[in-house]
Amino acid sequence: MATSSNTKIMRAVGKRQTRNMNGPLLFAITVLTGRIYSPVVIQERKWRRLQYKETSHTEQEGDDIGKKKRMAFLDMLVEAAEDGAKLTDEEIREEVDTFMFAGHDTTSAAICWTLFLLGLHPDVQDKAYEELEGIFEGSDRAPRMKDLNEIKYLERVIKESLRLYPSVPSFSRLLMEDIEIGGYTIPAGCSIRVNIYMHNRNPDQFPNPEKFDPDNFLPERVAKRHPYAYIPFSAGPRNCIGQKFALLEEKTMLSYMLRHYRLRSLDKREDVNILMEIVSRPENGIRLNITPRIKESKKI
Ligand code: HEM
Repeated sequence: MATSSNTKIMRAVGKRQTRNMNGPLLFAITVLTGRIYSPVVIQERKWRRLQYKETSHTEQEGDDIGKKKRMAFLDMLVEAAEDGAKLTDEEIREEVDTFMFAGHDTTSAAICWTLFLLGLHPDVQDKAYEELEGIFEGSDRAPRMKDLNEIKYLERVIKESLRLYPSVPSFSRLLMEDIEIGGYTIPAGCSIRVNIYMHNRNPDQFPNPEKFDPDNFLPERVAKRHPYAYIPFSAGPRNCIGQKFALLEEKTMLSYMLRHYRLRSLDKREDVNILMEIVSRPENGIRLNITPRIKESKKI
């Protein structure tokens, strides 16, 4: 029932032309149906760009479509299509979907696993909290880019969490030609699976590989390792293009959590079964005890 009405809405939206588009209506459809349809989002964006062009720039100063601000990814695609890149709405949608699928679950899984490990290691959590206190000096303000660049210890925590719990536990490559690895010839047509989960646990590269040790990512230790010893974002020409963004997202989210809450994990690592799906996830979720830090200081 819901699916057929959703399909109808999507078809209806797809037929409309940009010039006649009622942006607020489309936005309302998105809100009322509780889902963000890419065609709706694309048409709504096109409508807003048109409105922007038809309105004087002084009125619209500061609008997020304005060129003065950084352009959103969707704006770039729409603009490329307007500039003759011959991108259809369908192709724009595919690009947006790729980013949403590749960029959403991966980062949320990484945040989930990092919270779990922080909740198991109060010493690491305290150290990360102290670093944040040093940067934010007790203020409640949102992090700026400068702050995020200064967050070094939490960055090591995030990297070590991705080593032990890579969001993407493995990926595959189809061989287009024969290759030789370690004296074995692997013929073209074979599919090779790279097991990131095991790869990141190589004891030659990480002595005591099961230990959660953020100092594994101290610059001097990183310098001693093979550049491909740690590959949560894959490596080579088809590696993750969102890795820097993912790190910033994680720092933003985790720094907020740590500044405001104290975390305690209720399950041990050995009790949490990892489902090695496209994105790794805990079979039965993660149980965290979360205590507001403000309450704690008020108590004292
Ligand atoms: C912790 C977060 C993330 C992890 C662990 C991760 C991991 C990966 C891995 C392992 C690959 C290679 C997959 C393969 O070759 O089959 C990949 C590819 C990709 N990732 Fe990420 N990713 C993360 C976040 C993001 C974000 C935030 C974005 C976008 C905003 C993104 C966009 C992409 C794209 C577009 C590709 C395909 C690149 C290509 O094929 O050339 N990822 N990612």
